[in-house]
Amino acid sequence: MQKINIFDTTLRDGEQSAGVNLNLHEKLEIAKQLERLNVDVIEAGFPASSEGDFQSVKQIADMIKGCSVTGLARSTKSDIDAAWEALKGGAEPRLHTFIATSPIHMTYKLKQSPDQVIASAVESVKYASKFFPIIQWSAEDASRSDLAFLTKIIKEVIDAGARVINIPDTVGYGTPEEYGKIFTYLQENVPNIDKVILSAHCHDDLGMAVSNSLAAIEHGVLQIEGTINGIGERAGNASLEEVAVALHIRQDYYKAKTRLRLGEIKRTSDLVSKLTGMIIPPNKAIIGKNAFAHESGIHQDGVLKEKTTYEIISPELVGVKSNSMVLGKHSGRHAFRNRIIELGYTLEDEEVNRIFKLFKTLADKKKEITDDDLLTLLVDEKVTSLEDSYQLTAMQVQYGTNQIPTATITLTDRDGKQIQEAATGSGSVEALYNTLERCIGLQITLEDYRIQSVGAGRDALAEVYVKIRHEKYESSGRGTAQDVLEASAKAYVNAVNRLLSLEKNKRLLEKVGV
Ligand SMILES: CC(=O)SCCNC(=O)CCNC(=O)[C@H](O)C(C)(C)COP(=O)(O)OP(=O)(O)OC[C@H]1O[C@@H](n2cnc3c(N)ncnc32)[C@H](O)[C@@H]1OP(=O)(O)O
Ligand SMILES: CC(C)C(=O)C(=O)O
Repeated sequence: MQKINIFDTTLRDGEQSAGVNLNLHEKLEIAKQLERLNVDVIEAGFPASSEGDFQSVKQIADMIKGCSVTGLARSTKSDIDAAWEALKGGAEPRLHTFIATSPIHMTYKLKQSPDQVIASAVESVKYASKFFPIIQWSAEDASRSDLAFLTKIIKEVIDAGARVINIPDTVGYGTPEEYGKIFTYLQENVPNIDKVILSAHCHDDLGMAVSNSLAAIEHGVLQIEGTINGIGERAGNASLEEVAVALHIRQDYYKAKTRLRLGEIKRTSDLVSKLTGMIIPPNKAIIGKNAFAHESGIHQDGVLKEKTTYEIISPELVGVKSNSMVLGKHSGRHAFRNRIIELGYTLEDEEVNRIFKLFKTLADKKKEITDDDLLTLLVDEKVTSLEDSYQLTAMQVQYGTNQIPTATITLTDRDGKQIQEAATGSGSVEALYNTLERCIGLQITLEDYRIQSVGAGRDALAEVYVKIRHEKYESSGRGTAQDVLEASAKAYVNAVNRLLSLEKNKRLLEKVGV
């Protein structure tokens, strides 16, 4: 059975999804879970792109020991220097450097001749070899590049020291047959290709990212790049859970497997969805709510007689479990801690006590605490930043059919000062947001507002995602509560805190005086 390496770029290409903006705590949580999932490489970010990205790549590289951590760099010394500074403390520092090779990109974007692009690629790989034990080189927009040119540049970068060659389908243009053939061509024409591992990186613009990745494996590729839940730039990247489970279920056909602990897939997918705010469509393969639901009579009859009639993947394989022990207001610390461990979290005693209190408060209001509820409590508590500028202390909303909705809110700032305001709106949420805007003293536009329930039932938690803008600054936030208005207010405050926590937005902090 051929071993396929999994290169996870959820924290780099995944974070390039429009509207996604993860903070340091969230990135660390996702990186830990990717380590549990057993990916081979975590691409933690693009260190030269911002101080925030640099810090998160550095902390992830310093923390993760179970797999290799990498960061992206353009073909420039300054990008490579930043990547080395961020990655050098890691267990297996690895650089991912790239330059575009297609005529369109070289002419219009880079404004460089093909010879200049070769010279730049070779120089960057040689320069990086002074620091990094492993260098991955990517030919951006490879699937729209001239094959003779690709052959030439790849030979040169291998001679310069690259050990992994990645052939991205950057704009999701290739078809499985075409994309696969590129790898066969390179294996037949690049004289030193046997020195490197070939890698595939596919985008989903035409909905073929996973098929293209699997075709690449059929043509000798030993590394697949992608993201959890398929998030990423534009229509996203190849969904890693789909690739890994396809290889597992169709071992007879692909004769290849990954090291992934498939039972960690559901947990990883939930965490990424929660922290990025990218909701998983119910019909999404492998991890969608309906992926294991049989709706019609003939199917149900078949499944009752013999599961395999309509079920090719068992829910347990990917970590979808039905739990027999119900947690509620009569549960104690033992059952609570036990379920936390089952959910894959390790907490210090002090953290268990803190979250147990929140759990009891919720259990007083809600009959049964589901795994989704617990996960929400855990994630909220673990990623809450101590540096938050504002806390929501109290809120009240008055609404009636013949009355103008009015909200009164008390916020507490970092210095413990309380700010109280009231305002009206055409609806309750607008009244809340107008009041919060007054409290904070910044003109804020609400660009997106989404609400969903966590779990089922009338007493399910409400989860709200918002995207806000102040002048050129953008941010998103998440809030959960049993009441939709409280969840809405929390999401807004969370988005404001994130806006103010970015180093580049320091001027804003001065403006609001916190
Ligand atoms: C296919 C991909 O996903 S590639 C990764 C894409 N990810 C990102 O871009 C996210 C992070 N990016 C950023 O934060 C910013 O774009 C930065 C910090 C990297 C650069 O910002 P700026 O200096 O303002 O440049 P800007 O983004 O406007 O333009 C990119 C520049 O890099 C150049 N460039 C692009 N790719 C490469 C490369 N591989 N090697 C060298 N230069 C490159 C472009 O030609 C352009 O140069 P120019 O300014 O001389 O025209
Ligand atoms: C940097 C490369 C690998 C990339 O993200 C792409 O081409 O899509």
